[in-house]
Amino acid sequence: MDDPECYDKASKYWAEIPATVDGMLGGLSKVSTSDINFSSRCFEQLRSKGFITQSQLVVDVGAGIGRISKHFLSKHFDQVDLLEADEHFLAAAPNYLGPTVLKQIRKTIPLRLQDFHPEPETYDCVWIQWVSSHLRDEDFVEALRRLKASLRAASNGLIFVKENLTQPHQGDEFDSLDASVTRTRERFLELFEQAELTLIRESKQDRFPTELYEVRLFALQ
Ligand SMILES: C[S@@+](CC[C@H](N)C(=O)[O-])C[C@H]1O[C@@H](n2cnc3c(N)ncnc32)[C@H](O)[C@@H]1O
Repeated sequence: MDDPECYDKASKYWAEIPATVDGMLGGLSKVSTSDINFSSRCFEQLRSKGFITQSQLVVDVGAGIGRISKHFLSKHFDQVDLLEADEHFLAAAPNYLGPTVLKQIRKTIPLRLQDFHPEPETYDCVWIQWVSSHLRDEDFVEALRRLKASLRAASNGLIFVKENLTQPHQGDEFDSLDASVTRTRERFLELFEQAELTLIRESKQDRFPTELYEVRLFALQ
């Protein structure tokens, strides 16, 4: 993962993946509903505690075809930006999202997260799911710093990171197939600290098949 060529390898991997929900989830489209329901519950609980008080704009980072935007983010925000590195997923998004949700897409951003420099004070919420494994530690930390600055203070906005985790005794695990790294919870906490983010809440995904990695949702500010 320290090798910069990993980014090219990941691009080549995703370019061959079908633009479908199964493609987004490594063949596990059956977990999509549990994933969305769990995220929605956590999101609503945080809102009821005074976070994300405004609903103008969210960015879906590593959005793929827009699965999360379609089923969850578009229900809570007036407008959605889709940031996605792979153009064939962005090309498939309008058809997948359908005409109603499509009207809520403010713009698509065909960039890799490590190259994304959002305007400060732009977003009420940032959603980063199943994509941070593709960034090297230092690039992820820098991206988080910029995303922190992109939150609108008036909204008391949050950054959410939802990711697979390895257990402490396993350490970080590199997958040469898609050039990704699955990190431990402890590594994530270190990276959040380096990005000067405060952990507001973390929640462990339930109702997933037991053979999968543990998945956690971190809410940060
Ligand atoms: C496992 S899929 C998840 C898609 C979406 N977040 C979801 O949960 O349905 C990972 C997505 O991240 C994108 N991706 C990979 N590396 C990326 C990077 N460096 N920056 C932005 N997107 C990236 C892939 O093209 C793919 O669409």
